Amino acid sequence: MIEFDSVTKAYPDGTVAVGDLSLTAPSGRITVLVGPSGCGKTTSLRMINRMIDLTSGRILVDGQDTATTDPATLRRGIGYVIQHAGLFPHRTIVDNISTVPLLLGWDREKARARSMELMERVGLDTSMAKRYPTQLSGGQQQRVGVARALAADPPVMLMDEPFSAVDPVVREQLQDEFLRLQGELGKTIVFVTHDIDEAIKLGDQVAVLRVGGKLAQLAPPAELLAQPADDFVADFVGRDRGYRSLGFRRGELPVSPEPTVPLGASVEQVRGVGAPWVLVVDEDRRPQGWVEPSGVEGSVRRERLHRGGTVASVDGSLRAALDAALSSPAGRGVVVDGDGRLLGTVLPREVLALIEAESGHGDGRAAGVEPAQDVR
Ligand SMILES: Nc1ncnc2c1ncn2[C@@H]1O[C@H](COP(=O)(O)OP(=O)(O)OP(=O)(O)O)[C@@H](O)[C@H]1O
Repeated sequence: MIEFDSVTKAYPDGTVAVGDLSLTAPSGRITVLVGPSGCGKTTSLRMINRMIDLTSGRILVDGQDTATTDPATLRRGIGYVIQHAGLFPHRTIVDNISTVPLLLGWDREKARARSMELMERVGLDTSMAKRYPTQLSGGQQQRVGVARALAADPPVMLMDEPFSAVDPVVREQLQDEFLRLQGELGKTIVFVTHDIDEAIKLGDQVAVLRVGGKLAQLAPPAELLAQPADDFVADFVGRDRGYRSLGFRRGELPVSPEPTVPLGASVEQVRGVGAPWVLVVDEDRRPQGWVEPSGVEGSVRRERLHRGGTVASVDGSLRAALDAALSSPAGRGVVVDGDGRLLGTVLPREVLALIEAESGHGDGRAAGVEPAQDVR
């Protein structure tokens, strides 16, 4: 657990980068610091491992005041990942990852074996071990940065915009793999980003800072979206927050049976269903796409399928269910089980009714009841 207790950092020129910040980053969880440029995110992070000294207040790591811990000892228990990875350019990948274990006195063989294991863990082919950082893509370099920070298995990880320097597709992959890895490792992580979507995706809790290093709100992502503390947070979180908050909500979807045809079905079979759009499944009942009977010549072929609709998992979010329903050419969203097999379909209005019911917001309008008058 990392605790900020009334932490202030004023630089000699008078800039107050962090002002009276108090917050707790729980053990085994990801705490994201997010906020506009210059709001003191990096300064806050670097005070944890004493790369920057505090002006006043205290930071405790597992109950111990960092001011009383030798900086080298402190940093041994804290992995640090930065933007552009910050790899040593003249060292090979395996040597980069082995840096801290070797400093800790591990023998070369053990450090090397650990590095190879970590390369695999972060999704890097071990055949790259002997390459130099410039011979890797930006995304691969970031993975090496994460592997290097994990090498000595520190309980705490500080991550400063680690995925910002790569394109959006690679960033998403890195985020997904990071979450998978954290699911296995359960580190105490403080993660800095200026990207609210990244904060909401990765954080168990999100701290929104305003300029001057003031805490505007500390909350789990769903709460941040549903109940922003003030206009600053609401603006920062963004406009479609109501819709995005559905990403954190689950519900029992009212799935209805959906007639299907197999791939290779004849035109007669497809027409026999008697619907304008017919769902096509493979031999394991995995949805393959929709087909219009008028578009089938001879038999249903894969290349003629409409694949535009998304597929929702029955235990997935209401956002995914609504998206499946809205994106389906048939107007019915495809719902599958955990193995990707068809369970049935849902209509947009059924998902919306579920959302209303879950929120306790149904006011009877849909049933023709007049909404209550505003009585003053
Ligand atoms: N050495 C320094 N001397 C004076 N002011 C500094 C120094 N380092 C940082 N600052 C100021 O402290 C404030 C916070 O900086 P910090 O780098 O922590 O912000 P940040 O939220 O990480 O910003 P960004 O998202 O742009 O990286 C800024 O106003 C910055 O200009």
